[in-house]
Amino acid sequence: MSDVIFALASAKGRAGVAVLRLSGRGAVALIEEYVGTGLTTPDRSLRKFKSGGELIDEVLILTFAKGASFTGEEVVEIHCHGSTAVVSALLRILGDHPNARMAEPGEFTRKALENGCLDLVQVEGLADLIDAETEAQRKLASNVMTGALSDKVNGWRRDLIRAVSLIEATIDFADEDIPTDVSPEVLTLIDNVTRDLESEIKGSFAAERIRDGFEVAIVGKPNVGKSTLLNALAGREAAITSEIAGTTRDVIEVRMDINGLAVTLLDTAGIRETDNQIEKLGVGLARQRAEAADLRVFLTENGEIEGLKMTPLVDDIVAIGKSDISASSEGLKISGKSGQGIDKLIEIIDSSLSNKAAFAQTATRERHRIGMEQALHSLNTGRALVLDGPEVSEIAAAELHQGIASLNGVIGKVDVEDLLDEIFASFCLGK
Ligand SMILES: Nc1nc2c(ncn2[C@@H]2O[C@H](COP(=O)(O)OP(=O)(O)OP(=O)(O)O)[C@@H](O)[C@H]2O)c(=O)[nH]1
Repeated sequence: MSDVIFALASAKGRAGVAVLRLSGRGAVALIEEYVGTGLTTPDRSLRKFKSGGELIDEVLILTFAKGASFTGEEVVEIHCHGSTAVVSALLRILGDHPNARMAEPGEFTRKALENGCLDLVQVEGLADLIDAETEAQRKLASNVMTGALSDKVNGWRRDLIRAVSLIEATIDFADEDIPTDVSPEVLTLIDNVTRDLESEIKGSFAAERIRDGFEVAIVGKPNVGKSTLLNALAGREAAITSEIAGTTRDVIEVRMDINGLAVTLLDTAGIRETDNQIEKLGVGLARQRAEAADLRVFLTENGEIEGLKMTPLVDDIVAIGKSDISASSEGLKISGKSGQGIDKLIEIIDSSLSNKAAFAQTATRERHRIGMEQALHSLNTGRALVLDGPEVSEIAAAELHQGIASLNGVIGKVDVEDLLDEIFASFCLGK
């Protein structure tokens, strides 16, 4: 098995500069075979990269010492000219070296995790940061990557370990008749962690939406102008529009960035009673997707929503469509055709989603939430046992241990091999 892994770390394709990365014991010595000796760690020097006496490119070499790199191993970065030919030549030459092999997707990050440079939550944050398309996604991901959630989880663990050790001290020294009652301090510790966990769990739903995008569904009767509105909001012809009622059958999805929030707009089939089997399926799907969405825009002829068999929820928006030809004077008037009211609609969607997003804290994934919910459950049980008195101290301590174990799972302090394969499978090469 080769000691040194390598990969193109920057994107494929023509660019000013491309970056290749090598990691592993002997990476510096290996690269010296091509650029000449005398590299130190850390180092930054401009070198000629040669193979078999032939000049390939003039490159910038950066070296990082073991323990002071992203992976925790000896690392070399080659900044070369970003042409397909240069990159291919370098990859081919490195691939021919007996001690080097191409990295698997995410393998550099996997090494960082294995060497303790990042914990599991930070790895997820990093993956999200690489995938981030909007400002809100970037903020959330960079927080998680730099350890905001890990720090919280570690703080809770510390408090619970303290609570357990207090309880266990009373068990171990029960015969010595310790006079102090530890339960007030234990309860305070449990209550503080419980409060934090509850607010973090509440915020995780919003954070998940920021990460995956909020869904906003446009619903209404056939022909009210839903597809035309979607196209106006998206700024392109994403959905087919026509004067024939029942044109849209499937759910059309368009990704948008609304003021830093990732949003998936859904155009759905017009809702009506119909004997057409295909349209019927479309109507069923429309209701289902609209009900599951984070927000609904009810597009109507005159502000009335009867016949849709759906009731708007608190933040949902009811608008009057085709305002350019509508006689209605009340309400939010919108025309996908003339553009009237579109900015106002975006503003309302933005404010409503921003309110939802404001709950977000740092936990971003269902996995985090499940771990925190399990921990919370153990704390609730443990708290009740502490109140039951010293006779059940051992069970109380065991419950708190269980709570700590659940938190350990969140930051990957336990056996998480299955999880790792799943997480790293989604990484791009060179990261
Ligand atoms: N005057 C005017 N006509 C519009 C407006 N929006 C849509 N229309 C017209 O109304 C007809 C239906 O528009 P669509 O956007 O396809 O309506 P829809 O609600 O998606 O229809 P279904 O797919 O049947 O549910 C088309 O002929 C559009 O050109 C508008 O704001 N003003």
